Amino acid sequence: MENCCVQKLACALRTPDVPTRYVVRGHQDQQLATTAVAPVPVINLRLLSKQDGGAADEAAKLRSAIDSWGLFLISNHGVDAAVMDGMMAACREFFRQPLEEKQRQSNLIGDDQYEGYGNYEGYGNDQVSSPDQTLDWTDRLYLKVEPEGERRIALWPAHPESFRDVLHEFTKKCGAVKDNLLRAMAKLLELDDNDYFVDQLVEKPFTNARCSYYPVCPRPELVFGLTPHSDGTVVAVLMVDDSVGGLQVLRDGVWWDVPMVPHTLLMIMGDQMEIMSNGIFKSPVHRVMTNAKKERISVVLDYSIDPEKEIEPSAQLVNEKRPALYRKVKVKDYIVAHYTHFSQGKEVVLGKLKI
Ligand SMILES: O=C(O)CCC(=O)C(=O)O
Ligand SMILES: [Fe+2]
Repeated sequence: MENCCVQKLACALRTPDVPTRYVVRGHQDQQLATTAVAPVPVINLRLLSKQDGGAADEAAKLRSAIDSWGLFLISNHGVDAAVMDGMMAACREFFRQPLEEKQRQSNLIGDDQYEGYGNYEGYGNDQVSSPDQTLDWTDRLYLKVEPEGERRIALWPAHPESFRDVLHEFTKKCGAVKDNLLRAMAKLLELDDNDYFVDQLVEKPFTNARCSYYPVCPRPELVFGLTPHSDGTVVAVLMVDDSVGGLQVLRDGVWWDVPMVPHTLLMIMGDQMEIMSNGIFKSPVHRVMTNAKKERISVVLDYSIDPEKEIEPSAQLVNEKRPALYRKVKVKDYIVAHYTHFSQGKEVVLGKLKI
């Protein structure tokens, strides 16, 4: 079957049925076993970045959030509310357009940039790798934002007019938030160099923006907005819809709702962080539920190390008591393996790197 946009499919449905390709197998166990709102801490970035003693409590909160949840909310982050609202509004306006307009940015046009990874940039759905792959109830606009010189501006929407500028601004501001938190994390791990993680992303970062649209779904109990997964990145910074929930995180076999607090950002640890921190900072499994009444939008910035580089646990976090937990791996190979697992409905590939 041709890969079709979910938004159009959702509009065309007149009966409360969804095509079987979207129906999750074993859904009784997976979908219904939930939840309460996870008491995820909000980290005040201004306090955390203070040079005096005020930062210690915030750093302890950060440590506990990462240990317990692998994710946390961020307040006082320096991304203006106007930039956040503008980014959300631009996404909403982009997805509101007729399909023909959005397909000007289709991810089915253009060359394969990454062998085995496909031509992921542009508007559309994930590459479908097998006929029995369960599909997610979402359409996406996926754009590489860094290195800046590698932006494919033709794929950046010209409508609404504000889109390109606001995405540029949002990327710049979130980049500073990401750097501050990566420094705080290096400090928590007592690495000699507070810039250890920041530096890995300086030379040739691989940063992608993902604007996701989750249409109203007539059968939320049968269909995922996004299949359970851990992120293959170092970290991700998210701005989620503040009026429609759906993001959940798995902890000790229980699914918890990730709280929504307007104008905060959310940071999620990724597998590359788990590898570099030698398993101390774990990447959580998370998923997005569908909603029978409301559409939902999220904007995610994914921070990955240059796909051509290799990563391994930081030498300072490997010792006799705690030997290296993961083998060295080329980032590109990891990303491809991660996506292959994801499309087969398997949550985590990281275990394969375990020594
Ligand atoms: O839409 C969301 O809230 C989460 C998206 C997500 O987990 C992802 O894009 O990896
Ligand atoms: Fe994710």
